[in-house]
This record gives sequence, structure tokens and C-alpha cells, in this order.
Amino acid sequence: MTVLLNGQVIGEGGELRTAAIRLRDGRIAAIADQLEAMPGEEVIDAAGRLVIPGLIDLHIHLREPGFEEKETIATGTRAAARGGYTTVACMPNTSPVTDSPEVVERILASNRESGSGVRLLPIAAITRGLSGDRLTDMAGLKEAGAFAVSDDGVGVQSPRMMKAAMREAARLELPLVAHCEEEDLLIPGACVHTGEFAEKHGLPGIPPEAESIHVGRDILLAEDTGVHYHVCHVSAESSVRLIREAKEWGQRVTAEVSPHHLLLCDTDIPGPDPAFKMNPPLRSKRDRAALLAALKDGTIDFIATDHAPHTAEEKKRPITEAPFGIVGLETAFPLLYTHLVLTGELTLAQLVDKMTRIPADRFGLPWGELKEGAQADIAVIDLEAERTIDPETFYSKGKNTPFAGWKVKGWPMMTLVDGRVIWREDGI
Ligand SMILES: NC(=O)N[C@@H](CC(=O)O)C(=O)O
Ligand SMILES: [Zn+2]
Repeated sequence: MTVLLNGQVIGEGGELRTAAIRLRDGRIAAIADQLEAMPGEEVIDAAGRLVIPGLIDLHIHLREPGFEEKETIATGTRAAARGGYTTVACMPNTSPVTDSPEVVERILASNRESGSGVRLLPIAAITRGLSGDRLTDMAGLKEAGAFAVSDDGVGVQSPRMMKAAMREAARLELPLVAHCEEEDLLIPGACVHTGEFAEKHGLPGIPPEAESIHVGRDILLAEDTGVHYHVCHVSAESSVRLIREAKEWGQRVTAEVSPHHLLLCDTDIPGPDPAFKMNPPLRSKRDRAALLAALKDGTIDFIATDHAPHTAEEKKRPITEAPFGIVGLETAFPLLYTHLVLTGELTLAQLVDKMTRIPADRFGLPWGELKEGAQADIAVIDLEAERTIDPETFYSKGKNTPFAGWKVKGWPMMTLVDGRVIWREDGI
């Protein structure tokens, strides 16, 4: 048994209050203003710290199997635990692609063997080899433990294939998680948003409608299938408009946004630096404002990092050739706390909700809340701790972040899953 004493929890009305939390048999046995430590009980002093449900990230890349030089399940889940995450969902663009029950089982086994303690939810491919032309055996994948299906990394180009995928995913009650990108609208070497920055540097651009045309198409395709259709990493105002309308219409559509799209736009890119290259790209000020408004009003449901590690060598290539993607697990909470909560854009309660309860609720997961009887998945955060982001200190093998050198507050100090400490800051 463990008891966390004197922590700050977020109350019903969003206010902070001091509380003690008793953990027993992997669950939250009691939450009260005060509790007495019992003989033999492990005591964690959380005085002055924020105690919240463990963070949930439903879009990350762990690169195993196949690209272990970029990240492994062991290093990526360790980075997750350090970031305050207790549950993460990993995308299938591995090698081999996560398109067979064997790969799903291998990912789950690797996480068990790593002893990370992080709950790992494998997302399986929609099409074999992410080729876009043949559906996977979704029933077999689900049976093996797949939590959703996605071809993330590429868009499903054929509407006919997407419709078939939606029907099958609906039948099996598997969420369909879409990377929205119409390749017919891309030119070779396209690497940044079609806008001010691309023009200034003479770089080929990725237009926002390459994303939103798929969002609109998919909403229409999903309409009579009953599928849970989820849009990955929304970046464009036009996508937001379509999602908003579909929700008003009563469709089962959800969406995520990543921290970098909330905090940066193309005009913040200092130069042609691959640390600022990700897919979808950083867009205009207007797009960024639309994303923030959509997150506030619930059109965009929650935040997911799209943690996408790559090697330093790969990210040293010219911007047109370097791979897309940046890491995010170890910096998401402090970045968002500092730049959205301390600036008054979101309340602390809203931010936490969009990183815990809401993703769990939308995907029917049993975690994400601090309440009696719930699984004891917890993050302990020091809202006052201020540090400068230094990629060299990351547990992740990926050091590719556009936020190096940013000084931010609100660092995770301890992470528990099932009432067990899976990571704690040295000296805590
Ligand atoms: N987001 C990225 O820029 N890259 C991702 C793929 C993806 O999520 O689309 C990757 O796998 O590297
Ligand atoms: Zn993607």
C-alpha cells in the first residue's frame, strides 16, 4: 500500500485543493482532504506538487520493430514515463509494418520485457504494408491486441479502400484513425506549409487542402458506416471547419491536435532546419488560432504528441530530404502548461482533461480519472520547476525537437501505473 500525502488535486470546479490519496491493489482506494499513513505503508510526500491522472497519448511512434536506431519500445516508453504518460498508443509504420497478429504480439511482448510499466496500445495497419491496396485482417489484429487501425505516415488514397476499411472497422468496433493526406496535391520535396516561409526560402509547399480534402472525403464516407472515425494531428483551419460541421451533424468523429501545431506556425521557423519539419507541417497564424479555438470548444477533442523520433544523421540532411517528424513525449506537458495555461489560453483543468480523461473517454479506455475505485495511474508534477529544454538529456533516442532552448515550467516528477512508481526524478 502507498499513500500520497499533501498533493494538490484539481477539484470539481477546476480549483486546486490539498488531498491525500491511498493506493491499494493497483487502485485508488481513497481520496480525502487528509489521511493518516498506516503502519508499513509507503509514504510519498507530494507537498506542493500537482497530482493528476497519468497522461494518455494516443499517437506516438516507437519504431520497433525495424528502426531501432531511431527508438525502441524500451527507450520510447521510458521517455513516456518521464513525460508523465501512463498510456500510449503506437503507430504501425514499423518494419515489418504492424499488419499481422505476430507483430502486434511482438510489440506487446517487447513492452512487457522492457519492464517499462507503461500501458502500450498497438495500433495496427489498415492496409497491408501500408500499401493502400489490400485490407489487413482486422479481426485477427484485434484478437492479437490491436486497439485501433491506422495507416499513419501515409493517407489511404483510394476512397473505395477507405470505405471498405470503415465498414470492417465498424463491424469489429475498432476505431479508424486517419492520417489525412491527398498525395495528388503534393509535389516532390514538399516539406513545409505552402505559405510565407516556403515562399521566402523557395521551398516546395504542402497545401492545407491536402489534409482537409481527406477529412471531408472521410466524413462523407463514414456517414452511414457507424465507424468511430478519428482524425490525426489536425493542422488546417479548413479541416477544423469540416470536423465541426460533422459533429454538429451528429457524426461519430473525433480529432486530435499536437503540441507543436498549437504553439508554432510557419513564420516561427528560423530557417530551413529539419528540426521544424514534420507532417503535417507548421501552418499559418490563422490555422494555429483555429486549432486553439477548436481545442477550447471541443471540436478537437484532445492532445496527442505524434512523438516521431529520427536519428541525428537523418535530421542533418537538407530540409527537402530529411524525414518528417519531431519528438514530443518528454516536453509536452511543460510546454503546454507554460504556453497555454500560464498565458491564460486554457485553464489547468482543461489542459489536464484534454491529456487524460477526454482521450480515454473518446476511445472507451478505463483510465484518465483520479477517483476512488479507478486504476492508480498517476502523474506528479512540479508546476514551479523551471528548466530549459535540452534534447541531449532526453531518454528518447530522438533528439529532434524545435523546442530546444525553450525555458518552461511544470515538469513531471513521478509517474505511477497500477499504484507502482514506474519513474521518478532523481532525488525525489
Ligand atoms: N508526423 C511525422 O512527421 N512523422 C511520422 C509519421 C506521421 O505521423 O505522419 C513518422 O513516422 O515519422
Ligand atoms: Zn501521421
